[in-house]
Amino acid sequence: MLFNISTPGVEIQAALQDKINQKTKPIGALGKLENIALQVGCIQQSLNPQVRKPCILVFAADHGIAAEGVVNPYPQSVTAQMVYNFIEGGAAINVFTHLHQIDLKVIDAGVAHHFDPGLPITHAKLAYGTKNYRHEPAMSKDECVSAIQKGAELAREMALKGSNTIGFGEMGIGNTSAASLLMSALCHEDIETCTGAGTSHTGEILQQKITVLKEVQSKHAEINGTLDILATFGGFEIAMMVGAMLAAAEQKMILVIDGFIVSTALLVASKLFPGVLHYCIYAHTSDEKGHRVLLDYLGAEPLLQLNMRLGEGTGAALAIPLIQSAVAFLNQMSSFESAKISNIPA
Ligand SMILES: Cc1cc2ncn([C@H]3O[C@H](COP(=O)(O)O)[C@@H](O)[C@H]3O)c2cc1C
Ligand SMILES: O=C(O)c1cccnc1
Repeated sequence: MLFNISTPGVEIQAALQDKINQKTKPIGALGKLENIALQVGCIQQSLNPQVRKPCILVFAADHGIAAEGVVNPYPQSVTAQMVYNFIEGGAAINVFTHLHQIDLKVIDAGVAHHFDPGLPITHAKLAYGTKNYRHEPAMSKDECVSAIQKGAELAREMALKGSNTIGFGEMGIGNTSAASLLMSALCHEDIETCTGAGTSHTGEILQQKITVLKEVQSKHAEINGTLDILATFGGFEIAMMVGAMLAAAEQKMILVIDGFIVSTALLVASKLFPGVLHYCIYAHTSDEKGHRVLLDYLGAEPLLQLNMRLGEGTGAALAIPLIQSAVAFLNQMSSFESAKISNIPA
């Protein structure tokens, strides 16, 4: 599995910064939008970068452990039910992508439900959910590699269709637990630091969730190496996102990172190929415990803090208009010279 991810050249940075500084505003006054403009200009090696055909890919899959209901308040069947909701246009991600004219693709990566092949989703099911990691690894190494390859294929398809900006989203009951286990193993943080209440609004499941996840960690205490860790604790949606992220970075696309679960997919991707991080813009800080620590670990500075904890790519959908705004100011604002406005000496 090879991904050829290059580091964007820094030679263009000075010219981009100069262009930003010549805009009719005090130096630095557009704050983080200026950082985004600079980053996107570097990624595209252009003084006039563009956001083309932005899309959100929502990867859906089930987790073996979720059938037990010990770490997740909502039943496993909600994953498939939400896929139908995505198809009908009734989920939060449908509303936000529709509002902001972002293309939305839903991928069945491994939902424990048979979907009619005629349904307008991407049918990429690897299995009817993962195995229960309380008893055995969630997936085999082969399944894990297949998921990564399939995700990569999907990102390359989006690039071929002319998109240069992908937001990542997921749906999978129980996947905050998978994400916490991945974070704990890969960041060497204890499971308490990495585990939040997920979809429980009262938080009452948290203690039981931590106890179960600790048991899971002792069962798989010998697991080592990024791919084995991903295969043991991950989900098909997470593994597919890893591949999609790596291929998107290879294609020099802008990767818009959503909440906690998407960030753990990026964590895995960055352990395999650290260069992927150059292409990432972080949408928001989720309220899920662990996300802030993970973002710090990744060196990330998210754009938004909205106390959201939903997933589906909702944070990414809200951040894409901000990225478009950053690119628009870079391309469309007048300079002090063109608008004949007095500047202070450099
Ligand atoms: C109706 C509903 C819609 C969702 N949309 C995203 N998630 C989010 O919650 C799930 C993870 O939380 P946990 O680990 O606690 O199960 C994921 O499916 C995630 O995308 C949802 C969850 C529910 C219940
Ligand atoms: O931050 C997230 O992505 C998240 C948090 C809770 C539940 N589902 C997703």
